[in-house]
Formats: sequence, C-alpha cells, structure tokens
Amino acid sequence: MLQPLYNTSLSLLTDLYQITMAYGYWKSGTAEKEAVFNLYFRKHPFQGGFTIACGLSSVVEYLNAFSFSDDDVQYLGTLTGTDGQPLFDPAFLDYLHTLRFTGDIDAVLEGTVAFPNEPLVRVRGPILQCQLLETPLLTLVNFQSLIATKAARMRLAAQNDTLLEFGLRRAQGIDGGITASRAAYIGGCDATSNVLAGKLYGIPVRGTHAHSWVMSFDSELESFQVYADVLPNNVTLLVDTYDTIQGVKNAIEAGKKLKERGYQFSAIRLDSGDLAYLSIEARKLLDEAGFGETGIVGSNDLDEYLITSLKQQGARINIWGIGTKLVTAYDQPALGGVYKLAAIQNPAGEWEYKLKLSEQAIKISTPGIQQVRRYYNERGFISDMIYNEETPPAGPSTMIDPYDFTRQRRFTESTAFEDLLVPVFRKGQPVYTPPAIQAVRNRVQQQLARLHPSIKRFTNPHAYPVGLEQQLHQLRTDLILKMRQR
Ligand SMILES: Nc1ncnc2c1ncn2[C@@H]1O[C@H](COP(=O)(O)OP(=O)(O)OP(=O)(O)O)[C@@H](O)[C@H]1O
Ligand SMILES: O=P(O)(O)OC[C@H]1O[C@H](OP(=O)(O)OP(=O)(O)O)[C@H](O)[C@@H]1O
Ligand SMILES: O=C(O)c1cccnc1
Repeated sequence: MLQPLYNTSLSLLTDLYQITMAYGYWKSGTAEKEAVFNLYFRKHPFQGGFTIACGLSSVVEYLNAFSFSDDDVQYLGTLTGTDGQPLFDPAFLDYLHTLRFTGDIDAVLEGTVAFPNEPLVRVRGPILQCQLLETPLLTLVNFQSLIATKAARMRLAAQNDTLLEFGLRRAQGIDGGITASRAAYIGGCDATSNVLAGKLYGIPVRGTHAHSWVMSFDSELESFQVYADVLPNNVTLLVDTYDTIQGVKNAIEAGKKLKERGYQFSAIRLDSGDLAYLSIEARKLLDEAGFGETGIVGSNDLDEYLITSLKQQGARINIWGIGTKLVTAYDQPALGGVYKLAAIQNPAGEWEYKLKLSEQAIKISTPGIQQVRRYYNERGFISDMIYNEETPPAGPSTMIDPYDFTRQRRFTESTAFEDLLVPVFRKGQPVYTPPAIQAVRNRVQQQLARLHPSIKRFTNPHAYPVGLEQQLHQLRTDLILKMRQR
C-alpha cells in the first residue's frame, strides 16, 4: 500500500549541500558522469550482532515520485548566497524541474539480516542524480532499519509471546510514529495501537484501555463491567489503577458475566509494580476462576532486556506491550548509515575507483560496484563476501578480513551462496515490486532462524564474518597506498 506522503514532492527533503553540489556538477559540465554510490552502516546498533535491512519499499515509492515541482523550483529560486545574490542560475532550476531519475538501483531485500560495510542500497547513474539521493535514502533506510532491528531483538526476547507496539505517543513526531509502527511490525511485532499505520500499511491494530477509563467511574468493578458490556469482543482490562490484586479480582467478576453471555475474556493488563510477582499472582487467580485461557499483558517501559529478565523470573506475561523503548530506539537513537562514492566512469567509459581515507580504519570506505555474496549451508549462514561486480569471483574464492588481512576464508565452488543485492531500478524504471508487508515480516524470522544463536545474543554477540573478495581487497589496499603516497 502506498504511503501518500512519498507520492508528493519530497525532493527538497534533503540537505542544501546536495543541491549546491548538484549545481556544481551541472555548471561544471560533469552532471552526467556515471557514478556508483553505496549506502551501508559501519556498526550494528544496540551493541548487537545483526541489523535488519528495512526501508526499501519507501525508497521505491520515493524514487517513483522523484521530481521537483513548480513550487520546489520557485522556492530554490529565492535562495541567496552570502552576498545576497541568487544562489542558482534560473537555467539550472529549469533543468531540475524536468529532472527524473534515470539510473539503476540494486538493493538488499527488506527483512534481510545485514552486517557492517555491506551495501544495503547501491545507486548507479549520472553523478548529479546519485548525489541528490544521498540524504533521502539515508533518512528512509537508517531509521526503518534501526527500528526493525530493535523490534527483532524484542521478538527474540519475547519468544513466541504476542508483541504489541504501543509507541505512537512517545515517538519522534508524526512520521517517526508512523514509520516506526511499520518497521516494528516488520521486525516482529504482531500488531500496533497506531490506527493510521494500520490503515496505511495493513498492519493489525490492537489495544486495551487506559487508566482514565477506570478513573472516570465511581468504582473499578463498574468500569470493567461497562467496558465488557460495550466491547464484549475486545476485553482486556487494565487492573493496576488502584490495587492490582483487587483489580484482578474485579476483572474476574466482570469476566464471569462476560462468559455467561458467551464471550471470551481476552486478557488483563499490568502496567506498574513488580510485573513478575503480580503476573504470577494474577495467573493463579485467573486459573482458579476458570480463566486459564485469559492472557496477561505486561507494559511499562519494557525493552528486550526487561522482557528477558521477567521471563527468567518466571513472569506469566504472555502479551508484551512496548512503546517508548521500541519506537525511539531508546538506547541508540540512530543507525549511522552512510552513503559513499565508490566509482566514477572516465570519458573512455572505464571505472575509476574511489575511496575515502581516514585515520580510523573503520571509516576508510571500499571502492567498487559492490555486491554481497552470502554463503550458507543447511545449518544457516556461514559468511558474507563483498565483491566488485567488475571482477566477480571465478572458481574457488578467498575472502579477506579488511581489518586483519591474515584472517582469510576460502570457499570452494560447491559452497552454496546467494547474491544479496537485487535489481530494483534499471535506467530509471522500476523493475522490482516490493512484497506485501506480511511477507517482509516473515522474511525477518526466516533470516534470523538461519543465524547462529551466538550472533543473536544481546551480550557480547559473536561477530558474523564479513570480508572482501581477494581482488576487491587488493584494489582497496592499492588505492589506500596510492592515496597515502600523495
Ligand atoms: N520484576 C521486575 N524485574 C525487573 N524490572 C521490573 C520488574 N517489574 C517491573 N519492572 C520494571 O521496573 C520499572 C519501574 O517500574 P515501577 O512500576 O516500579 O515504577 P513506575 O513506572 O514508576 O510505576 P508507576 O507506573 O506506578 O508510576 C519499569 O520499567 C518496569 O517495567
Ligand atoms: O511504557 P511504554 O513502553 O512507553 O508503553 C506505552 C505506555 O503508554 C501508556 O502509559 P501512559 O502514557 O498512560 O503513561 P504511564 O507511563 O504513566 O503509564 C501505557 O500504559 C504504557 O505504559
Ligand atoms: O492499548 C493500549 O493498551 C495502549 C495503547 C497505547 C499506549 N499504551 C497502551
């Protein structure tokens, strides 16, 4: 389902420097130079061992709608430089007005587990266009991948329990809320309380009630009974407004009447106090009253660590309501994805490889028209090898760790693999239709099932092996040496 937002002009949703650089390329006659940029991140969020790639369907929508509207170019025409004179030549604004994306996009499918330095999106096309896409692509992919990853961690902690996303009220603004609900569902939540996200994306919506409902009545019991009368097919009662144990007893009273009417008493919700102790006591009371099927929702500043701890304490919660810590990615509020130039074609049509140097080894970029080859066996994923599509591995291949070249792995021709980047746009035309959101969500779980548990643990996870194919490693090393000699 299309999000209408991406179908309006979002071409100014970028940093000014992208447009000034585009102007520079246009003015200096280099706008059409063919270039390749890679979008990748350098470090997993949350000190984790994996990241879930997310945001590609928004990228597709964004690119399909990519154009500068009349008022976009009019606005750009009002911008001035430090001398107060117009920043852009009107002829450039005319050029922008008719500009459409004409390049190629290759990308890792949404819901794929990804690792540092692997391109999630690769953009090839006239350098001016590639440059203009940097900020919007990062905006779309960084946040969605961050939240999908956080949700996947919560799913790991919650195991087979139900996971509800309740974050809208604490989200980073409107788009933060809507986008987080989508990414959280993909990452493993079962439903959201965010009704607009439900409508836009086809995500199941679920909810309980607030303390205000209970407080608006003279007694808690009456509030439960009225709620059950009015919404007999949606009865989850929040029991902690006054005294939780008494609240459970009142909920059972209301539940009995509901049962007599032939309806199911779905659940109670605990939102404060010791969630382990209270859920164990509530479970006993519910079971004794014949409500063995009635669930227990736990909420209150939960995250993957608290869910794990509560489970270890024997908590009887089987439905987890998670808001703030999920949609704000509380412990790491940004994924540091970057977008780097990796190659430019010279007038003879040959690739000149490009690399960004840094004193920090982790920040030195990798040149090449990069593709990721993921090797696997029947037990799961073995390792990922980044290679240059211009020099693909032929026969047995050797993968080298770019941070320690003595660490190498050799793959025989019989090792099974798949290449992760798939064609998404060719010459500006979409050649890939994003799957339904449910399929993306399923993909996350299928992918995680193929990752060794040591990579998925929260504390000191094992690093999944990612390296460079030997020819690409050599190219990168030669370029670093050449540039350091300058
Ligand atoms: N058994 C438990 N073990 C670890 N953490 C828990 C346990 N029970 C609850 N918590 C967490 O402890 C934190 C504080 O909860 P607590 O209910 O004491 O404070 P609160 O949020 O101020 O309560 P209230 O909503 O009544 O103001 C919450 O993040 C909650 O999820
Ligand atoms: O705790 P979160 O993970 O963010 O989950 C969402 C919270 O939102 C509601 O609380 P409310 O806004 O009523 O405030 P509260 O924290 O005082 O309960 C709800 O009762 C949850 O506690
Ligand atoms: O439905 C709920 O229980 C809910 C929704 C949003 C925030 N907190 C709780």
